[in-house]
Amino acid sequence: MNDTAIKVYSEIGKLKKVLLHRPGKELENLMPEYLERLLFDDIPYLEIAQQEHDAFAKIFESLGIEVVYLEDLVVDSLLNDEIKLQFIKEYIEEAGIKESRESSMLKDYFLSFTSPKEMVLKMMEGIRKSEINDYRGPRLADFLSNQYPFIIDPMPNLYFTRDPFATVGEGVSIHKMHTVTRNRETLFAKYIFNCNPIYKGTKLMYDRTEKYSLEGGDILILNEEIVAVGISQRTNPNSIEKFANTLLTEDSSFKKVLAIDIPKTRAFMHLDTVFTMVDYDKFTIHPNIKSDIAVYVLERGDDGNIKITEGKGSLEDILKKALNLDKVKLIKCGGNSIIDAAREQWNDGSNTLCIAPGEVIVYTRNYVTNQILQQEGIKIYTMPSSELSRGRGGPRCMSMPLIREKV
Ligand SMILES: NC(=O)NCCC[C@H](N)C(=O)O
Repeated sequence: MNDTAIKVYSEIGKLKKVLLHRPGKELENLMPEYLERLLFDDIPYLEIAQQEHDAFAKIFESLGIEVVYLEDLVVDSLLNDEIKLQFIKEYIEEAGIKESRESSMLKDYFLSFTSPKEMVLKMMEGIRKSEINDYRGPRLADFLSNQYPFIIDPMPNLYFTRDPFATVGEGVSIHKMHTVTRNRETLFAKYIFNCNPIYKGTKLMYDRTEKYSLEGGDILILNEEIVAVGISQRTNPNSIEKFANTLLTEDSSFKKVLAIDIPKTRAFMHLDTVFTMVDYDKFTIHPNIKSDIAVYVLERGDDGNIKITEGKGSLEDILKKALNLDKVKLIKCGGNSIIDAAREQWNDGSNTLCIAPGEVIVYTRNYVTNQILQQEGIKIYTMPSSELSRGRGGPRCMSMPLIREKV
């Protein structure tokens, strides 16, 4: 591993390098019938979604922040034929292909790509039955009815690079995802962190082979000693204990994990859907998150085991204590109007990406929340979001910091 491969000790330190995925043809493989299973509420118009995403990347580039793309890191991990073959094999297995005739046909198909990048993008896109000449599935049902149009499902959530793995300090947590559809995404992380010359050897905090789910949108690095993790629809309390056990070691700067118990519904999907840090002492928050929300503190006890206590006081009190501050400000998404709050929250008004203390990237459409952020002294960089927002994630969900300056 390169010395400066990963360094993320806060949510707010000046961002130096970030990982994105520009949405690709996987979005054109969304169909109304399967939206729920694929975790979408609508079908974005790809051309516009890509323009919006390019505008996002341009903000980083204009500020001197290096942008790297998921597919390129995967390609750079496929160092030889042996690794490439193993990767294809695992991808096919994890796509649910069991029959050997079908797997070998798919293996040949992937190997027929002369460009490894085109092959990886095709894996992300999914495979329609219509694109393989004379495809007839090996299952009797496929001969009788050809209704299901895919051999391999698309991976439309990949542009939310925040979730399948998360950088924490100088390590990485590769996730067991809550849903089958997103679990397939973590195979890319496995190869990046096992084989990519820059990222291999990165300390692993959690692995995709674990039993309980943990997703990156639930992990927020409050400072170099404290990480907050949402107990959410997507993240199980057992996984938080396991993660804390690997994170809180003697040679790590991290001393505490705050487990924040949020409602287990899609509207509150991850902690970062409802709560992000925008400055040393300021946070955005979904107005329906109650101040008396339960927070549990996990730390290593004298006997070496993880000790859990219930946090005392309101969320503000707990954050003040954790961050050693006299005051913290929780900025409500949509302000005091329940209508503006509901509308802007639906389009990820609370999901800001902090690129330096007091500077955030936000969606243009959440203008009520954005104005409040500005009144609170936060500098905003806005990006268009008509299509990207249909995937139910905002600027934080769409980015994985690789390097931040220490604050
Ligand atoms: N951290 C996040 O909240 N990520 C957004 C993920 C949206 C995606 N459609 C999902 O349901 O997983």
